[in-house]
Amino acid sequence: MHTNQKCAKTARLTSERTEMELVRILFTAAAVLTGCFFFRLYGLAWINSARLARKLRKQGVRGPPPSLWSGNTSEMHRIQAEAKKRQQQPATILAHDYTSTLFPYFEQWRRRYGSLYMYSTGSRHHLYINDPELVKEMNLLVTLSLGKPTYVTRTLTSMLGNGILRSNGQLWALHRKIIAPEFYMDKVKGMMEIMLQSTQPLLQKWADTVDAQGGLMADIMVDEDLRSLTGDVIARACFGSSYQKGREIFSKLRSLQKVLSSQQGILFSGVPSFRFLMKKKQKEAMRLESEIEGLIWETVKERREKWSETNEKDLLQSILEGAMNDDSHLNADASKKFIVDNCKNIYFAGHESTAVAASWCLMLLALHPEWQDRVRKELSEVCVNGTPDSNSLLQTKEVTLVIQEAMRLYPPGAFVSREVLEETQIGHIVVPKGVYLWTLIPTLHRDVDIWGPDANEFKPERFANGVSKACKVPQAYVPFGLGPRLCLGRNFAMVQMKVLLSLIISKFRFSLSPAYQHSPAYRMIVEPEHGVQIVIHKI
Ligand code: HEM
Repeated sequence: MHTNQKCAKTARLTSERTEMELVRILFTAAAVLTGCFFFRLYGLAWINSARLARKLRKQGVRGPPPSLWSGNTSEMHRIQAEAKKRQQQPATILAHDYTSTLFPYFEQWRRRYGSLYMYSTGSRHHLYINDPELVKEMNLLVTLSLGKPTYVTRTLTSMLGNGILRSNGQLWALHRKIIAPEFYMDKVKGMMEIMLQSTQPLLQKWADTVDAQGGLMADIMVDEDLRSLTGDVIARACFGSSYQKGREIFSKLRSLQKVLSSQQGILFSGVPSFRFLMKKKQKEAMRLESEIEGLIWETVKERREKWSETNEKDLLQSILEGAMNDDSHLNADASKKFIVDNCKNIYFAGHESTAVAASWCLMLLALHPEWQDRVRKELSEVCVNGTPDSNSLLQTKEVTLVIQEAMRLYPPGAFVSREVLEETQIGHIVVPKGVYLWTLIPTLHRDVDIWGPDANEFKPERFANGVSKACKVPQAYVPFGLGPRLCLGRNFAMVQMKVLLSLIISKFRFSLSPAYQHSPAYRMIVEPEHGVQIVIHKI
């Protein structure tokens, strides 16, 4: 009996030990697997980032020392927080340089390491290129090896699909080949009537506001009016006779943009109880996406049915023909996606940036009434009865100088960003595959070595003899980006701003409102945080 009990106890102990051993083995295996998983996820990326750093260091590129896992991320957060604390007061307008408040770590590192340096965000390795000669080399490179950074554009998938703004390689080249001819200068000249017509309601609205405020002057916020104008112009240029449907599509795209940016706000707030809100926003975004797609597709079908009757050749028609063309090699689904995505891309690329650039132009013109006078004088000389039309506007020069100078000091697009898809030689540097390149446009545009000691001043006359005479390295003037991915709509944007500003200046005198707060803010583009408020007088 005693022996039996002993045996049973031993057996129980052995079985417990075996179970414990098994649990220990399972636990160790799980820990090893988790370790492997995280190593695959972060470790390999980290090793890769360190390898890229080594390759660049060998070529003499320096940069802030990174920490083991997060690279320079915590330093970036610290510098950003310190800059925010310092920026309690609204900026004074005369000091146009906002780069050290909006992009403080880039500025601090530039002062320490010069205009070419590297930094890391943990698993990603970046190269800051603001050296004018290297920017010039990048500008001249014709290659598919530099694309849009996929980790940045991934967050914009629902807004942009796989259209021209997001795609890389051969697919991008196809988009560009089809869309680019629609924005050649002779085509854009043909769109001037649309631009002139679309500006009339804005002029009327501002004149009515002056009347409503006593007939002498009115204090107005320009930004929303400019946004709705540029949206209207793009809708007409894109959709021609289907313009009403175009407006509906664009108004839904604007709602989608708002939903997506509010989604990001919730995400960054980090409050878990807001998850239900996220879900609601996601549903709303999906609903809008499918409505937009449906509307664009309906328009395309109507077009196809009337294909032979109309000789209409607007942007939509060209995208449509391009996608259906035999040598585009797109199947039915792919061509549908091609059309829908590019309509969205043109809208997003085209209307916000032009509106913001026009806001900055008005702010600077309000500060410099002498330039309003110069533009007005030229208009009165060139235009019949002083009323600008498409022929006379093409001969005017003064307003172009103002736009060029405003785009130098306040370029809406702050960065040129690239992912190095294949090892690429840029000047004396061989940049390995996997590095992300960043060029900070406003810093280049204020570089005293390029522009001279008055780089921070508003002096449109510097462009009187062209960009090449305005600065030492003309390829470093890049308000519309550079190289093969240079903005497709630059002619369109320049002509539209020229039309808009000329018409406004011919009808109104204006100055900055006392309520205007100067605070450039970076929200994908650099825009006036509190809008541009001006006091207008009818002429
Ligand atoms: C003042 C107004 C505008 C500014 C400041 C601006 C600026 C830019 C910049 C900086 C880029 C990136 C270039 C690069 O990465 O090198 C870009 C790309 C682009 N922009 Fe604009 N843009 C403006 C207006 C427009 C308009 C009106 C349209 C069309 C109607 C347009 C269509 C595009 C497209 C399609 C791209 C992508 C080109 C590609 O990746 O191949 N933009 N723009």
